[in-house]
Amino acid sequence: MSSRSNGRVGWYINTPCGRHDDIPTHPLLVVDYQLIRAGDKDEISKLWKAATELGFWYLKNHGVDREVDEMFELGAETMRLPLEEKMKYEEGDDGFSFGYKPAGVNAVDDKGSTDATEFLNVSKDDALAWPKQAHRSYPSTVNARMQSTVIPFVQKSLAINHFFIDVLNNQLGLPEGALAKLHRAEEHSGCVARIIKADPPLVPFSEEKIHLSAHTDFGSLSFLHNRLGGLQVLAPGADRWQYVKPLPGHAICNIGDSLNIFSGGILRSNIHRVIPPPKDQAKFERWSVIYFTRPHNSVELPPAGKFDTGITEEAWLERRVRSTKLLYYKGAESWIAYRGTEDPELTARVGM
Ligand SMILES: O=C(O)CCC(=O)C(=O)O
Ligand SMILES: [Fe+2]
Repeated sequence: MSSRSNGRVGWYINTPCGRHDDIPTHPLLVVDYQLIRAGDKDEISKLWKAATELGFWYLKNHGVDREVDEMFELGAETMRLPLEEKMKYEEGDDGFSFGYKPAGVNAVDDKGSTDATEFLNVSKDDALAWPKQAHRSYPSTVNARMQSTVIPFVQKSLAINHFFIDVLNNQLGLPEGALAKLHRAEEHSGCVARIIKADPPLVPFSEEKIHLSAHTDFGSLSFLHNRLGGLQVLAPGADRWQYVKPLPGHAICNIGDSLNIFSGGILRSNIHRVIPPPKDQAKFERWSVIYFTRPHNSVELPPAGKFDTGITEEAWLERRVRSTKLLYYKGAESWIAYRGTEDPELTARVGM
């Protein structure tokens, strides 16, 4: 780990955004997973409000804390490997998002500036097929923890996201199990467990330095764990980015484009980005652990209003992953046009 590391991956630094009154922070509703499981009507209303208005909420009592901590440890063990070793497992440029992604291969703005984040992506299909391989192999650090860490993390995250999908299905008034049929765990999909590492900026903090450019998530539901600030949302009606403050013991959940499309735009897939952590946190490495639930590969996305879809989930995901790569960068206009986000209104709003 670098000398700038705080020595503990996934450790909450005791200088959260809230201590600085000048840091614009966006509050999220707090949803209690145990109350949702128990069918508590008020809690389900709160989830509905969060899912339709901002598309982001905090989740407490999710019961995945141990596995999340271990995923952070797995991230540290893997990212410490020599670059040459990690590159043997590179995800490549074809829109395939399983394996290792080095820093510097994504274009983060219309000028073609490059990103500074490393990803380790473990496919849900590979985790569930283990010790067989569904798609690809992984670094030895991942294999060593597949059984003890990755599989339990994937299974628990998957169960939580699927439970939410069923609750939202019922709130939408869809036939029982309609959304679940599009997210079958036994089918191959782009569902993935991701660990993200971003080094501290070498230059003094600047809002211009982007870790992850403005985007909406591609899939249906994201279950995110981070320990430092840096995640920002552009809330509906807001004219500036606001931080989402990490809260100990709380995950951050958000809706992605696929659920937005399947719900005819009722469930909100909100634009967000990641910049270096604010103030005193800026000198530390920033780590995140995420589980992304996506529709399975053969699902066809409906052409919905302004959305240019009508293709399979697999093809759509490939196109969107490819659109983030510097390799395909062909100037500002094409970057904006192919940025991926399908909603032109959002694209115009953030000047992507
Ligand atoms: O690292 C974070 O806090 C958010 C990451 C994110 O938005 C993503 O990977 O889609
Ligand atoms: Fe995201």
